[in-house]
Amino acid sequence: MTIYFYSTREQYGCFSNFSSHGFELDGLYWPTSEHYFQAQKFVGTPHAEQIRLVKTPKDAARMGRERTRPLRQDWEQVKDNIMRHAVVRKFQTHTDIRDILLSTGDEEIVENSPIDFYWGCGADGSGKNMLGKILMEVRDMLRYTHSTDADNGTVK
Ligand SMILES: Nc1nc(O)c(N)c(N[C@@H]2O[C@H](COP(=O)(O)O)[C@@H](O)[C@H]2O)n1
Repeated sequence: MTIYFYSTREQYGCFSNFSSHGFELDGLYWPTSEHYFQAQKFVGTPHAEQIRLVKTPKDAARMGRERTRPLRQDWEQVKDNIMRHAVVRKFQTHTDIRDILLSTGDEEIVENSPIDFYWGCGADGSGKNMLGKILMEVRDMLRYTHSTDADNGTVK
């Protein structure tokens, strides 16, 4: 059965980039994967650090979406990999949510955003669901790197 997520307050809310699961990446601490993703739009400028330091992922998203400053030129080419990087690190850092992701087996995971047709499935389900796809890729990867060894009960 397809697993839908969107709000951090609902089931599987930990799959959202707005969930409070911070991590270290590129030598800095990021309060959420949304902070990391939005800041990368302005990497190498003071605005990236301003985004990293805001209190909530909602503020980070708002600042990242403002078009008063130019986006990095290669954004469209690099944005999927940046998202992948953030999601991998988030689920490598937090065992509890890694277990939740692994517990979804081979089910399809969909970001059920009514407004986002790129990262989510959009209002009519026709969106690309790139965040869901990345979560499924990361799940496959973690299955290998964190699988339980049935012979001795240790975690690889
Ligand atoms: N909660 C929420 N509100 C929105 O308005 C959204 N678009 C999303 N989707 C998330 O937005 C992030 C990317 O946004 P931009 O590409 O910067 O517009 C990403 O985290 C999506 O999962 N979520």
